[in-house]
Amino acid sequence: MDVVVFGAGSLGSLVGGLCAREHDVTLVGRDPHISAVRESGLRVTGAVEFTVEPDARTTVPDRADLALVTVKSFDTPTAARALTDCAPAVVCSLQNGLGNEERLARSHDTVLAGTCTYGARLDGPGRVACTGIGEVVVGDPDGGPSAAAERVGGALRAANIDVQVSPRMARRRWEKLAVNAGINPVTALAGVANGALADGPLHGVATAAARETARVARENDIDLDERDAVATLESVVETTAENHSSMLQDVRADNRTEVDAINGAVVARTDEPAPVNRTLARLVRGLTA
Ligand SMILES: NC(=O)C1=CN([C@@H]2O[C@H](COP(=O)(O)OP(=O)(O)OC[C@H]3O[C@@H](n4cnc5c(N)ncnc54)[C@H](OP(=O)(O)O)[C@@H]3O)[C@@H](O)[C@H]2O)C=CC1
Ligand SMILES: CC(C)(CO)C(=O)C(=O)O
Repeated sequence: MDVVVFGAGSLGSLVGGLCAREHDVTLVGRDPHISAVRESGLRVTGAVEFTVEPDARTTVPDRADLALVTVKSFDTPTAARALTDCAPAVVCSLQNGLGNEERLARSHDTVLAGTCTYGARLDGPGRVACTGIGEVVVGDPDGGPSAAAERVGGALRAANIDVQVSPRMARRRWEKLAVNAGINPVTALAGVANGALADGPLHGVATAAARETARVARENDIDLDERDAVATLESVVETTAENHSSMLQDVRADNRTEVDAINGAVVARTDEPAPVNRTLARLVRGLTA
């Protein structure tokens, strides 16, 4: 399969590298990373270790069977436009936050939602660390069976990626949103690793954000129980205890964060007050303004 990975930063380089063990992969990203991959290949270290030689470019190739979108959510409109040049049969987002699939679907016919709990960190040009083996879940963004999702699931499985095809992707996206709405802003504001949210006051704030997100999910006809959202958050805190969340990394690197697509998206999808997510979003925006 010809796979283009749009946004070869941390996650895109890891997933693209894993896929390159089985498929013809093109990483689309920025120099100097892209030049380094072209010259010496992509070195993956950490939980899995190998070197592959995918094609690497700063613009999209002429064609693709599958496009995996791994830019930050605020770059999704650019990704959607750029990918029209290679007209992929299927476009699949592996991003956090809400709204990405809807934006991609404005210019592509077959769009899948995906969530990914692999951990990735770009360590330098041509080098990416796998900071945790997780799983990819793909499916139709609105739920239900999807032949395209089965094809993508089969292709990722062939590359030894742990993947599930879900007919309940809408719920899965909100469940991941509840996790990110709790962990990401709290770790970013407090300057702590995920494991610091296991108990104490930070646990209280993070779980309040997850519970509020589950309430908003139900207002949007998604069957997400508050206890399930909190249990999932607690399990992710435990399994990623050593991780620095992507939002903490962004704040530390003075990069733009995804707070608008995470806590901001929760606030935007309810007519009722959502004080926990609203406050966290305002604090993160204040911190990075
Ligand atoms: N890292 C992780 O472990 C995980 C990340 N995620 C999610 O995956 C998504 C990506 O995260 P992450 O990999 O950490 O982010 P990164 O910022 O590391 O990667 C995105 C890359 O895409 C590049 N990019 C953006 N626009 C373009 C463009 N037009 N052309 C070429 N390259 C472009 C960016 O370059 P530049 O910055 O120069 O614009 C950057 O290198 C996010 O939604 C995140 O929440 C989900 C699970 C785990
Ligand atoms: C699951 C979690 C919280 C892992 O750090 C993540 O998705 C992120 O950091 O964005």
